Parts: sequence; C-alpha cells; structure tokens
Amino acid sequence: MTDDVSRETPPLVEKLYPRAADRLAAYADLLATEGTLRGLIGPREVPRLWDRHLLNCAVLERLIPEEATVADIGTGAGLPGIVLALVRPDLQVSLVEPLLRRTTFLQEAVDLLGCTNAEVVRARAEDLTPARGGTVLYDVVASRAVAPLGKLAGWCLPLCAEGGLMLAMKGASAEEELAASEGDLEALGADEWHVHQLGVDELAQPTTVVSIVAGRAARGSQHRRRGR
Ligand SMILES: C[S@@+](CC[C@H](N)C(=O)[O-])C[C@H]1O[C@@H](n2cnc3c(N)ncnc32)[C@H](O)[C@@H]1O
Repeated sequence: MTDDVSRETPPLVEKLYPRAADRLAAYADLLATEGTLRGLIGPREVPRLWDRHLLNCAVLERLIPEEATVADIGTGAGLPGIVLALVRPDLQVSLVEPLLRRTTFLQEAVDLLGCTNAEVVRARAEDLTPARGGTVLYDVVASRAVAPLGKLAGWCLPLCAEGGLMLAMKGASAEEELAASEGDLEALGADEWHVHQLGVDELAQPTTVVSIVAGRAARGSQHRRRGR
C-alpha cells in the first residue's frame, strides 16, 4: 500500500455497494500499489482513487440494464469495466484494451479479484467492428477518457446491438462535444442521445455521461433518425 487515503474505504462505499465493498477495496489497493508501480495510474491519483475513479465509475451502473453484456473500450487499468463487474455481478463485462502491458495487469486483476463475469480482450475497438470481421455485439459499450466523442462513436456504435447503449464518461466538455458531433451521430444511425449527471447529491465528484441509443445504421442500414 502506497497511500493511507486509498487504504480507508469511504463509508459511502459500504452504503452504496455493501456487497462489493471488500473487493472494491482490494482493487483500490491493487491500483495504488502495482497500478502505480507499473505506470497505469499516476502517483498523484492515489489520494483521490475513490472519489475521482472508483465511485465515479461505479455510479455508471445506474444506466445499465440488468444482465447486459458490456464492453469497456480503452479500459486501461480497468476503469470503468472492473468496477462495473464488481458492483454488478449480473453483467458480463469485456475489458477491451490494445496495450499488452495493460492487458497483463488487467488479467492479473481479474484473477486476483475473482471477477468471473469479466474477460480481457486485447484489441483496438475499431478492429472488433463487423466491418472488420468482428462478430460480437454488446448491449452496452462504455468508455472513459479514450477519444473525442465523434471519433469514439465511430468505434463504439458499430459494436452496439440494435437499440443498445453507448455510454461515454466525459468531463465538463460533454455538452460541447455532443453539439460538435451530432452530425457524426446521425450519420452513424444513432437514435437519441442525452447528457446525464450521476451522483450529484452523493459524490464529491459527480459523473457526467453521454448516453447514445444505437440504431441499425451503425451496422450499414439506411435507417436514420434525428437525435432528441
Ligand atoms: C487515457 S486512457 C483511459 C483508461 C481508462 N479508461 C481510465 O479512465 O482510466 C485511454 C486508454 O484507451 C486505450 N485506447 C487508445 N486507443 C484505443 C482504441 N482504438 N481501441 C481501444 N482502446 C484504445 C489506450 O491504450 C488507453 O489504455
């Protein structure tokens, strides 16, 4: 353990996720130790692991339907994918990450935490799309801090089942990015999109998420509707 702050599990974790609290704490410990040693988490992030990373990612589960299949694109050290797998055992989570150093850490984390509902997929998102021969579509395609929204939509919407959800965790730029990428979203057949603020009354750092409902055109049909 490299930092006292990450050692203490905040009371809010016990309150919101009592059944996952122990394994979330083990994951926090892993990020603070091996995660920083291997350069997956900056040392300055350790004191704010819970507020800025773990709780911030955990509340994303509120937008995910029961028993959904979820891909976390560019998961890095497992954010938000490992957190989602821990707080929602009903989900099947694919942790998609191209870099070997990160997938090695991810596999170790999955094994250590006993995440039987998570798998590590070493790939770039665009190489998983049906256009490149990919065969798996997901109910939910999530991401955090990976690419600007328009580019991200080009990777994520083709991976969504029809009517599935793309969930992009974004910061203060969410509305602006959405406005700038509406044309891309329409061209990709997105049906509707919204900006959500999660945990506003609970979290030190509420989570901003852009949700986009995927339509058929994401995989080649001409079906298009304007977002609302
Ligand atoms: C800034 S990190 C964010 C990691 C994690 N999501 C988080 O919030 O801590 C961006 C991650 O996206 C991955 N990435 C970059 N391009 C990608 C692509 N085309 N497909 C999948 N992952 C990609 C990088 O390897 C990196 O791990």
